[in-house]
Amino acid sequence: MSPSAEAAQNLASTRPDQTSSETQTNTAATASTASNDASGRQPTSTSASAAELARTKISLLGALKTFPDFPIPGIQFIDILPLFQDHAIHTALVRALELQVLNFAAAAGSDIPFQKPDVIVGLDARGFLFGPSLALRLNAGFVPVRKQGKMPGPCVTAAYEKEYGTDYFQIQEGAIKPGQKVLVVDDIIATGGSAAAAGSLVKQLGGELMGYLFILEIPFLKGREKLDGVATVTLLETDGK
Ligand SMILES: O=P(O)(O)OC[C@H]1O[C@H](OP(=O)(O)OP(=O)(O)O)[C@H](O)[C@@H]1O
Ligand SMILES: Nc1ncnc2[nH]cnc12
Repeated sequence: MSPSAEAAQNLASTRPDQTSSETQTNTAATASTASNDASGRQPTSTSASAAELARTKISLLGALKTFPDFPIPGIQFIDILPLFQDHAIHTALVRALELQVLNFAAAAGSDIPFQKPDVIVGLDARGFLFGPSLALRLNAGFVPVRKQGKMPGPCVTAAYEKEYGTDYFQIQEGAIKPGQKVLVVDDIIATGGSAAAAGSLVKQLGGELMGYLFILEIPFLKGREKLDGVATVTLLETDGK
């Protein structure tokens, strides 16, 4: 087995007898002990998890593919679909995202205490590839934000600009209950237009937007600047040029 496949498998491995809530408790405990001990060293389990996560990130980055001039000339398109083609990489990806949520405050550079989301909102279409898996692991609901005209019943709508065009997002009225804590997830943050529109829809329904989680960020496009300082965590980064 290649070192990268091994790293992916290490992070992916959860004891077969370990329940989802046990995983959460254990990981939340690890997250809450993420600070250094009295001697200034990180606890061994935390540094081991950090090393595991670092190895997994290398595997995930290695699996991404880049296509120049897609879907229009001048765009370097980063294809995340290979992350789902290999079982070990896919499993490691979902586990790494779960860890990012359980350690969300620290990962976002904030000292607010851990909050479990009530609802994961995934964005059309690539946020649907992992949003529901993540929601199951976190005992949360899943709600889609879709491109205009795809869902029945009353919807609220937001227009937005993205790296290669203008679009409209919708969410079904009543899909989020007022006061529910919501985490918005998507594969990529580029200019941030899609994510900001989704966040505005969550707020229009009365949801409490607790943060954004992305697999990959293209930092030079400065998408975070559109997110109004809401806590934002990305697993991977690329220059995307
Ligand atoms: O930060 P932004 O500039 O808004 O770009 C990011 C968005 O663009 C892509 O989706 P796209 O609209 O291409 O739709 P798809 O997932 O249906 O391909 C990507 O999956 C994000 O949702
Ligand atoms: N450069 C890019 N690659 C893949 N998906 C994107 N969504 C917006 N910009 C993108």
